[in-house]
Amino acid sequence: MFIVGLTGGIGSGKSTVASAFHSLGAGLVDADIIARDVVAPGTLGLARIQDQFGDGILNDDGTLNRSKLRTEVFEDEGKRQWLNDLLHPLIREQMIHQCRQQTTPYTVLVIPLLVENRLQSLANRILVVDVAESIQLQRTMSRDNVSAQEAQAIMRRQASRWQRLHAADDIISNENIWAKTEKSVLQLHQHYLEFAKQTS
Ligand SMILES: CC(C)(COP(=O)(O)OP(=O)(O)OC[C@H]1O[C@@H](n2cnc3c(N)ncnc32)[C@H](O)[C@@H]1O)[C@@H](O)C(=O)NCCC(=O)NCCS
Ligand SMILES: Nc1ncnc2c1ncn2[C@@H]1O[C@H](COP(=O)(O)OP(=O)(O)OP(=O)(O)O)[C@@H](O)[C@H]1O
Repeated sequence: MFIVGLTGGIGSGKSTVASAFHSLGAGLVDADIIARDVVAPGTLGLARIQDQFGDGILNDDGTLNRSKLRTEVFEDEGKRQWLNDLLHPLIREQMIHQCRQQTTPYTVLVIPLLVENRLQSLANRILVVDVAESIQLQRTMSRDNVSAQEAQAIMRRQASRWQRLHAADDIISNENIWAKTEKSVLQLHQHYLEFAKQTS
């Protein structure tokens, strides 16, 4: 099992880069997707959130109102810590489980908070998707239709660009046009296939 731990700040392009590796044949496990599964209707995760934040945290159809919870937790560090303490062990367990199920030569494991939560040991190599913080901000605002203040509140709770780069074995710059990033993905894919072969 050869695992590439892919990380980057909010809006840096992790999902876009990860799906490019996936199209080339890499396995894909994504902590953000798991984070949704563990709070789906009927889960213990959602029941705990409802107890803590009240019925108003749910949409009319019983699903989690994610934008409401986002506002709550990024305005109050105690609430964010509470949510992290609830969800991170569940997410970690599922990440490991899903990685073990992969049958591809190697797996890209997307973990937004890899550096913050010191999860380096889950991966054989750490790949950082890197963009300037101003670009992170711009892309997050236009993708999520949120204000600069809201995007910055999330960025403040994450590792700095330099902390992430310090943890990296490999770096993909995603500041320029996508075609340039795609080229780097292709090159790294070849390296990872080689590494995986040597490891097995
Ligand atoms: C607060 C929630 C409901 C907001 O949902 P929303 O759909 O708006 O965002 P989404 O889950 O797609 O996350 C988007 C990005 O926000 C950032 N982010 C999310 N949670 C956190 C957190 N606890 N601390 C810092 N950054 C975070 C990450 O960069 C992530 O990629 C959701 O992010 C959540 O449940 N967070 C707690 C679980 C978690 O830590 N997930 C991220 C890594 S596993
Ligand atoms: N090279 C690029 N040029 C322009 N836009 C890009 C580029 N790469 C990604 N984007 C856009 O930037 C936004 C953020 O990308 P993406 O959703 O992949 O980031 P992410 O790191 O997964 O975000 P999050 O941390 O919120 O999960 C998206 O709207 C995406 O289409």
